[in-house]
Amino acid sequence: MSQSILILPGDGIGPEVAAAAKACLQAVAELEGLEFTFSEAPFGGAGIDACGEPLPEETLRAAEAADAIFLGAVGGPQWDHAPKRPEQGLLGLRKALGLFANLRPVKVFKGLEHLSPLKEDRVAGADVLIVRELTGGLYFGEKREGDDEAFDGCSYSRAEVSRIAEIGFKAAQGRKGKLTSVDKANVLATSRLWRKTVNDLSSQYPDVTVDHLYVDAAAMALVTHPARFDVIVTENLFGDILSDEAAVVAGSIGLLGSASLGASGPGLFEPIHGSAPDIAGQDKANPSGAIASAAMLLRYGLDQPKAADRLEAALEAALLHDERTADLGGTAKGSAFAQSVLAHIQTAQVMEPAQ
Ligand SMILES: NC(=O)c1ccc[n+]([C@@H]2O[C@H](COP(=O)([O-])OP(=O)(O)OC[C@H]3O[C@@H](n4cnc5c(N)ncnc54)[C@H](O)[C@@H]3O)[C@@H](O)[C@H]2O)c1
Ligand SMILES: CC(C)[C@H](C(=O)O)[C@@H](O)C(=O)O
Ligand SMILES: [Mg+2]
Repeated sequence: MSQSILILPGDGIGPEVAAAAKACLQAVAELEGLEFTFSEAPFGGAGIDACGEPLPEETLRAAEAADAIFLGAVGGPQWDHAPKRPEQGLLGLRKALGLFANLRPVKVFKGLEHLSPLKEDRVAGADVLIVRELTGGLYFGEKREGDDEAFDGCSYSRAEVSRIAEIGFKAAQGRKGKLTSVDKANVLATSRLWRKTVNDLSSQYPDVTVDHLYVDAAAMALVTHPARFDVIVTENLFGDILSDEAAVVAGSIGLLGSASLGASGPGLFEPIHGSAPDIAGQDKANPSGAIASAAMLLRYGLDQPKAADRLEAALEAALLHDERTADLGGTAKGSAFAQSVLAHIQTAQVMEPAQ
C-alpha cells in the first residue's frame, strides 16, 4: 500500500534541504520495498507569494489528507514588513493539525564529539530528547499590538500540561528513565501549574525519576553538563530556545531534526533550523537536520522503523567518514553531503527486527 508524503519546501534554504530529504526517502523506499507518493504545496513566504496566505487553504487540505508532512523551513526578510508573516503559516498548521508534541532529539555520536565548540569530554555521551509543548503558551495566547504598548498572554490548562508531560514520561520509560521538567515556577503562574501537574502524574510512572529545573538554570546546565539529561519536557517558548541552544552541544543547528505529533492524524517533520537567508541559494546548507527529520517521518509518521534505522545509520556514517559542510568546519557543499548520505543508504548495516 502506498503512503503519501506532502512536502512543504518553504523558503530560503528550505527547498534545498527538502530536496535532500526527499532523495533520501526515495532511496530508502526503493531498498526497503516501500511505496511512497510525494506531492508539494506552497507554504510560508512561498504561500504568500503564490496565494496571498502563508497557509493557503489548499495546502491545509493537502496536509490533512497526507500520511505525513515534511517541511523545509519558512521565513525571510522579504516578508518581514508584509501584513502576513510566513511564521504564521507554521503556527497555523501546528494548531490546525493539533500537533501539540514536538520531539527534538540531540545526540552526540561517538567519534563526533569534536564537532561541538564545547569541550569534548563535556559533550561525550550527551543524548537528550527535548519534548516541547507546541500548541499553547505565549505563542497562542491573546495578543494586542499597539505602537506604545503590546501584550502577549500566556495560559496553560492542566489538560494541556498533562498530555505533553505524559509524552515525556513515556519517552523516558523507553530511554534512561529520567525526566527533567523545565519551568519558571519561581515567577510564572503557568509554570507553577506545570510543575504541580508533572508532580501529580509522577506517581503513575514509578520507574521514571523526575526532577525540576528553572529554565535559566537548565540553559546553563545544557551546555555545562549536557550528559546529565535524558528527557526534558517543557513549554512552547522555553523548548524553542533550549533546542537551539542544545544544537551547540551537537555541533550545529544544521544537524537537528524534529517531529511534531498530535493525538491522531498526520505528523509534521522539520529540521529545527530556520530558512537561513544568509546562506540561501549558495548550496551551503547542511541537510543533516532535514535528513534526520526524514528518518523521524519514517519512524513516527509512517511506522517504518527499519527504513528509519537505515537512514539514521547512513547519516551517521556520512558524518563520521565523509567531508562535512561548512557549519561543521568542512568544505562540502550541501548537495555533495547529501550524495554521501545517499551512498551510505545503499550500504548501511541495519539489524533485522527480532522475530
Ligand atoms: N521551522 C522554521 O521554519 C523556522 C525555524 C526557525 C526560524 N525560522 C525563520 O527563519 C528565518 C531566519 O531565522 P534565523 O536566522 O533566526 O535562524 P536560522 O535557523 O535560519 O539561522 C541561524 C543561523 O544558523 C545557520 N543555519 C541554519 N540552518 C543551517 C543549516 N542547515 N546549515 C548551515 N547553517 C545553518 C544560518 O546560516 C544562521 O547563521 C526567520 O524568518 C525565522 O522566523 C523558521
Ligand atoms: C519560526 C518559528 C515560529 C518556530 C518556533 O518558534 O516554533 C521556529 O523557531 C521553530 O523552532 O520551529
Ligand atoms: Mg526555533
